[in-house]
Amino acid sequence: SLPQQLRDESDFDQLPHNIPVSATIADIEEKKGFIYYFRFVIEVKTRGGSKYLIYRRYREFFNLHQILESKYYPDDPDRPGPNTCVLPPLPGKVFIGNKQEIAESRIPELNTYMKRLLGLPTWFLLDEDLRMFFYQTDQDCEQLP
Ligand SMILES: CCCC(=O)OC[C@@H](COP(=O)(O)O[C@@H]1[C@H](O)[C@H](OP(=O)(O)O)[C@@H](O)[C@H](O)[C@H]1O)OC(=O)CCC
Repeated sequence: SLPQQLRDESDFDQLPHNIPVSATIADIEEKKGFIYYFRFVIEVKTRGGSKYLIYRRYREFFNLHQILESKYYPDDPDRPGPNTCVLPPLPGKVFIGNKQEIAESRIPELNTYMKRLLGLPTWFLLDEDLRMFFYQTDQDCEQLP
């Protein structure tokens, strides 16, 4: 993978304390409903040192990725501008197969995705959509791990 961007210490030090700096999948959970699905239990660490759990399903990763691509993918990949960046690839959709096996196979792929996303330059970590994805919602707080 790309060498971890050397963070300019001063930039990094300026980041708000609630900025996510790392996120790893701690577990997967099956949610029963009319359509059952799996979701990922993600432990987020913030710049300020706090840790919390959030619960996200694949389609939420997909939606985030689409938003980020629309904002930052250069129109001309050969001419990246100051406000474009190369995003890590998101593991693709899978149309058929065992949902549990698909979820389990996604754990390392989504961990790599999040690690590379949060390793992008500090200006990127301030993106509102990225921050919203990793913030703890009321629903996240209500979950019993
Ligand atoms: C043979 C059966 C085909 C079939 O059921 O596909 C259904 C849809 C795919 O549905 P989509 O919603 O577009 O995409 C699905 C969701 O993103 C789902 O997220 P989550 O885990 O959070 O639920 C992923 O786990 C699936 O891997 C993915 O395929 O396919 C399409 O709508 C595109 C068709 C080209």
